[in-house]
Amino acid sequence: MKKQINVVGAAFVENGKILATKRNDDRVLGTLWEFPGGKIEPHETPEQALQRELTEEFNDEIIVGPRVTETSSHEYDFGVVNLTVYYAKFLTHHFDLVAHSKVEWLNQDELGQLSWAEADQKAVKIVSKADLTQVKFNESN
Ligand SMILES: Nc1nc2c([nH]c(=O)n2[C@H]2C[C@H](O)[C@@H](COP(=O)(O)OP(=O)(O)OP(=O)(O)O)O2)c(=O)[nH]1
Repeated sequence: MKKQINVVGAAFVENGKILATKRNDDRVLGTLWEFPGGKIEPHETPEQALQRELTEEFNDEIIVGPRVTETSSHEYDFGVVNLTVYYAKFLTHHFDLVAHSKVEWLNQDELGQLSWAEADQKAVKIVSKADLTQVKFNESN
């Protein structure tokens, strides 16, 4: 069986826009757009993994909200990526880019114009059509 890679990504919401991030060219799937995040370590919940990754990648504190959709899997030559995307919100705005070459805040109808990683397509579609005013975050977390 191919290697299973469990990954979590964040669809950040701010002022009605969504954050899209472009992976550094030298990384796996380099040049494609993604939801920032990364691999879930065995001891972590998806929420903990997202918080850790966003500290590592942007040096930012975040709140994790509801899940966008079911986990979606895509088979690459290096393994099967099982991606789960959560809505999220920034508590800080450092954006120290470590793993990404670009970040863009986009309107929902602009998301589909980017070249997203294959595993992201389903979540991108759902986020594009979602009523973002109904996405709730538990501020006390
Ligand atoms: N972070 C993130 N990764 C994604 C998305 N879609 C997708 O297919 N992936 C893939 C790319 C990677 O193979 C894996 C995530 O691992 P990662 O972000 O830690 O990337 P990496 O393999 O370059 O990291 P590393 O080995 O250097 O720690 O999932 C997405 O939306 N966000």
